[in-house]
Amino acid sequence: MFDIGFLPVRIWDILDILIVGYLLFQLYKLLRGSIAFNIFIGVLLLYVVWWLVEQLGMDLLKAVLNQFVNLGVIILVIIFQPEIRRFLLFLGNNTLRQRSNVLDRILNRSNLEGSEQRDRQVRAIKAAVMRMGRQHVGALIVFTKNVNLEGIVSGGVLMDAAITEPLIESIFNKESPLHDGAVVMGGGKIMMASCILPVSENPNLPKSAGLRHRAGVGVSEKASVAAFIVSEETGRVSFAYDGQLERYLSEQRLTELLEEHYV
Ligand SMILES: Nc1ncnc2c1ncn2[C@@H]1O[C@H](COP(=O)(O)OP(=O)(O)OP(=O)(O)O)[C@@H](O)[C@H]1O
Repeated sequence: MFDIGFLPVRIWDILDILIVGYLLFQLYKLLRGSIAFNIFIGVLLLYVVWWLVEQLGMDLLKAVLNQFVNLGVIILVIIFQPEIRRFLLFLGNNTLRQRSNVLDRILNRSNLEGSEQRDRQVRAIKAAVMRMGRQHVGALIVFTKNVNLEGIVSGGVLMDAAITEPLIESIFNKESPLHDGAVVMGGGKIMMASCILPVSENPNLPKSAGLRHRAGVGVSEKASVAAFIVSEETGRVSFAYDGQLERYLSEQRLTELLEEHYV
């Protein structure tokens, strides 16, 4: 296509760089905030040291490091088994999501009836969240439709129920056997309750963010999902997306975020 100095650049080279860049970014997103990220940096450092030792001809150290490097791929697969699994799931899910978007467009599913239903569901979730906040009932709600959360969410009780305000409040009521853990909803249904989410290990989260908030952030680090958290202690509502925690939402901000992220 064109030359940079003596280097001919083809369109495939640019595509190559873009794909590798995109995959590395997704890998970073998967590892970010978790202990696996530190391990990854450790592995990179080890590799740099090994390369330096080889260049400098330090034979004894090289022999020791060689033991690690020779087993490198196997060690990496064992250490990063959950991340590799999630990465492959991410690739598969994205393909499925594209197919479902195309289908949605062909079937024109975003018709008037659908949008009225959506408005009703968003209103129900908002009312439930606000009321739970006022009553200091702790809650954790995750929105997802296309993302297969297998491997990220564990436990959980299958619900497949309509989204209504009384049902959401009943689930999180302290007397309910389902109140512990997160509710996963999407596609107009409450899909699961009592789910255990991955807890974020991000050291930059505020000290006052306990396990419920860290679980909301954790799931948003691992998958493209939004999570709403009602604090039992303060009654305040927070929002987690893309590994970031937005705390103390006003009613207006809650409405905006629900509208934007409800799936
Ligand atoms: N990994 C997890 N996945 C889903 N829910 C969790 C997880 N860990 C804790 N929880 C929920 O959070 C509750 C404990 O919350 P904790 O008090 O530690 O968090 P917090 O962020 O300080 O929230 P709060 O402000 O409501 O106290 C548990 O009873 C459980 O329902």
